[in-house]
Amino acid sequence: MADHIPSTSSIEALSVRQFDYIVVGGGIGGLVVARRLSDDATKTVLLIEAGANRTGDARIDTPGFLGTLYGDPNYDWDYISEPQKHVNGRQIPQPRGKVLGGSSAINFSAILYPYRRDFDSWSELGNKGWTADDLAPYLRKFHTYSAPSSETAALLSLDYMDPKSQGADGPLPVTFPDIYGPLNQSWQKTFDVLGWQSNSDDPIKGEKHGAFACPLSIDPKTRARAYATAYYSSDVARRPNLQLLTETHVEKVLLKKGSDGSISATDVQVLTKEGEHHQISARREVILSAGSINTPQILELSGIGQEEILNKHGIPVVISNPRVGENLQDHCLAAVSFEIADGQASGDLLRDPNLLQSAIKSYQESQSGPLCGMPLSIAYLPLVDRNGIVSKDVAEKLVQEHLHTPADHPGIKRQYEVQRQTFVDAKSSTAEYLFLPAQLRMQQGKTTMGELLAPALPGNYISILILNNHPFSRGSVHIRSADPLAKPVFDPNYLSQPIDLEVLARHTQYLEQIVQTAPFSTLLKSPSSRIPEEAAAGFEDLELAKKVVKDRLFTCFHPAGTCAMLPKELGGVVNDRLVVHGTKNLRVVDASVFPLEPTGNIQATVFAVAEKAADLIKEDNKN
Ligand SMILES: Cc1cc2nc3c(=O)[nH]c(=O)nc-3n(C[C@H](O)[C@H](O)[C@H](O)COP(=O)(O)OP(=O)(O)OC[C@H]3O[C@@H](n4cnc5c(N)ncnc54)[C@H](O)[C@@H]3O)c2cc1C
Repeated sequence: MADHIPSTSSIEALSVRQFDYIVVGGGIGGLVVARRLSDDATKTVLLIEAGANRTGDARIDTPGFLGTLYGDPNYDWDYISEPQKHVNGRQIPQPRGKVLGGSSAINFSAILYPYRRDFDSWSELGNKGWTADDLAPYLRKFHTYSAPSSETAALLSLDYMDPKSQGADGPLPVTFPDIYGPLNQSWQKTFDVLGWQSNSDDPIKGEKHGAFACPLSIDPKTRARAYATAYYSSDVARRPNLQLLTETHVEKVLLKKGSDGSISATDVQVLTKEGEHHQISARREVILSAGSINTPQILELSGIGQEEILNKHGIPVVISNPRVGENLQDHCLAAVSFEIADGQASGDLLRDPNLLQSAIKSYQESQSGPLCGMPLSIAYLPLVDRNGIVSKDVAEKLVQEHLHTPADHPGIKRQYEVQRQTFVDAKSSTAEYLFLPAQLRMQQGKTTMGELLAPALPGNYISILILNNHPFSRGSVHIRSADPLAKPVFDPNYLSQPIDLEVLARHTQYLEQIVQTAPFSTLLKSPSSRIPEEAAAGFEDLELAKKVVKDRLFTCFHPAGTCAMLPKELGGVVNDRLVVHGTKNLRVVDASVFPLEPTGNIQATVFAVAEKAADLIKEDNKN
């Protein structure tokens, strides 16, 4: 561990036991908020993280080592879904970072931006101050963009990246490392041939269509992973008004009823790594940033949630709210792998120990080579099928036939009204296509991350993942027991709305056009062996596409929405200032507050939401 980052894992080392703000969870939400609140030297801040401070750990810092982190309890909470009823009973893992930096310490580093429309939808649901224009400055505030080398810019045709539109002085470094090759180059060209000439907009403007490349959160100089700990630079860590307590599990928030009936958060109860319970007091606010799975767990353990669940586990109900832990949305994906032509490179090559050793040497000695990051390519497309774009009428008919709106839930009904408008709009995107340079293997039953990523077949493959950008299915996460260390019941309920399967299957059909079109097709083996094998027949048959979607359904690791920001009557858990309904000073700042899943990979949105949240908290605590 680098010694310039002060933190403590011993509660005895804290100089005091009372702080203005206590922030729970040192992931994206928590680190952003802790840093910004401690800008004010007159306010004291305590950040508590269950995992360790592993700043400087080569396994985290080396982008290409990410596969070694999953399932290791020193880095990963290692969650797995309940058997998925609509996905052949399969269980799909959901890794979450258990370390300072949270899931940003174990993620794929892709920086994508949602559509403007996605934020406007949040606002349409009754959240004042959350339009695209409101969020635009925060999408720039969190990062500093460094332009790539001229070779990489030319290879990826990055003319659309406009440095003036990008963040110029935020903590997180973002760039395009020199890791891309002919497959990335041909991706863009192939989508152009298919008629998806993308506009010249920078993706950060929120209106990008067709194919593009996304920058990565990688330090442009050291080529090390850049993640939320960038907010905890050594000068910030030395602030006398900010303390970081690691390897300390927050069990619950202690809530007090005032004489006027209002509920305030007064303390948090923690469990130290030595197994001791302690309480630490908050003078102003407690901010939960434990992520979409652990934040609702902490709320329930504190007595805020569905009465039946709390009663079942013997937890006294302080605030009854049936929507805590509900409204879970995730970007589930369909994935097909294709064997590449001889002479082309993919990550599968690194199964050869000699090549791996030489990649490690290049990374360590000259910060170059395949371990510098994952060369991803992206496309945002509206609804398509095997023939190309689907008309608005057909899209409307599909949603009418395959979306079941619960009659007794005004909040979900309102969400679906907003989502349906996005769904049929050809200027929105129902799916993100993500090119990933490696084979992926999904199992029947349980699939672990190790099984997913280990190249099982001898050839070299790439995969194309299709993320359902705006899922209609809703799942849940709830406590399994009153034991704070017990993993919650995580049930994303994938494909429970049949429309989600219809969407993914149609996009899977369209894959055939992509892989049969030059120049991309020329870089694949012909005929190209595919995973799964039955995909070799192509996807003319919609039923086969549906089968492949179910057999290979996976997650892109973006659970959100479990403490949704919505008016109470629409099923909200927090209001539009991110304060938990029914409390005076308990807030949530992490991906769980998203009322609707936005387009694309979500870390940029989490950073932006947390930056805005910090301003809201400061504004509400001016005195
Ligand atoms: C494998 C993987 C790949 C991904 N790839 C990408 C990508 O390429 N691009 C992208 O945009 N997004 C990606 N994501 C998603 C992105 O990283 C997350 O959406 C984001 O980190 C969520 O931020 P958060 O603040 O909500 O939660 P987190 O970052 O998960 O932070 C929560 C923190 O709270 C801590 N915590 C939890 N419970 C407690 C407790 N009881 N007491 C104390 N501390 C607690 C956790 O240890 C953690 O540090 C990926 C995620 C994963 C897991």
